[in-house]
Amino acid sequence: MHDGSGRILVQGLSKDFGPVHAVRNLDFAVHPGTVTGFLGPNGSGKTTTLRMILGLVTPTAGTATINGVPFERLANPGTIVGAVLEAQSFHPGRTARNHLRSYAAAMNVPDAQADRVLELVGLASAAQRKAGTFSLGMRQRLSLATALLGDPQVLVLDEPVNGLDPEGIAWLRNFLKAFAANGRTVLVSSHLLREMEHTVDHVVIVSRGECVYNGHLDELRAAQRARVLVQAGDPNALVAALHQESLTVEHLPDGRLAVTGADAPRVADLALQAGVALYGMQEERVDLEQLFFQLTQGQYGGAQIQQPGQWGPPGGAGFGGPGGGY
Ligand SMILES: Nc1ncnc2c1ncn2[C@@H]1O[C@H](COP(=O)(O)OP(=O)(O)OP(=O)(O)O)[C@@H](O)[C@H]1O
Repeated sequence: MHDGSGRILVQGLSKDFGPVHAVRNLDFAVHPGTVTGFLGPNGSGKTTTLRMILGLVTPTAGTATINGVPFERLANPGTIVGAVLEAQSFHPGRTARNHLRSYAAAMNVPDAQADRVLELVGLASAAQRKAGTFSLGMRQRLSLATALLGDPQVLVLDEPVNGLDPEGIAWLRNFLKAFAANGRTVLVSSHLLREMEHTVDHVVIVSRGECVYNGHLDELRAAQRARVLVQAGDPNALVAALHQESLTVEHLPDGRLAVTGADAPRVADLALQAGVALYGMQEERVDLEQLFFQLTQGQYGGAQIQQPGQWGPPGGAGFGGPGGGY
């Protein structure tokens, strides 16, 4: 009997394919009311993990549960979990409505539900069109409609924005946020943090099958300390004034100073008090995509982004362990 919590729990989950360690000792939880992004480069183990959560791949070790039980022990799973995996295929000659009705019949869901989900995903006007004539974006929506047929509590989506145009991505973002705001659970994978940045609250980042970050996106942003870059008339005098306030200052090759621990107005006030003229000032924006590449650079091998000092050692707060784990 499941606990009805809507929670996905992954504990010590690993999968080997012969010599390939596709997923290594993953631990994370996905809670109702949130959209959790499962992020990592291609080949980092995202699909394998989702397939283990959905009972389609047997783990080498560890467990994945939904509502406290493995997927295969859920009675009538389609009413609890809706899933969209990659490469969904449809009978090209079948209309969208008939495709959904055939799934509805298999799930013991009333036919009327087919029209309801078509409406939900914005395909009502295409109900009578054959799936074979659909664009990639429309096929993605039809896949989502199929996953929604059982009015599930939990949605699991593998790379749903692949092939979507900006309008489709924006639509999906709003849909997923509204779904989660209803107290439901969303786990969505992507190899691009940028595409998910405004959709997800919580992120689990994997690289080479291992967890490299598990936490709130806001905390990830905050972990990268912002810097104020200033061009001063008398850099040495400004450094002395900033040091008096225990601020960290770095000399940049272009002659500017990089100040950590204060925002731009405070640096400007301190410069004014010290009688130092400022010729330029800029607050460095946190570039999440860069952060993502840093975290997963073990996998990219050659990713050339090095910003020593901006990160704590691997294994620090919020991080999954050495090397930095969808
Ligand atoms: N059935 C399989 N047999 C052998 N190796 C596999 C199998 N499925 C996945 N792998 C390997 O496991 C690793 C993880 O693959 P997986 O598809 O889970 O990653 P992914 O992060 O989803 O990547 P992508 O975004 O490219 O699909 C890869 O090295 C892949 O080649």
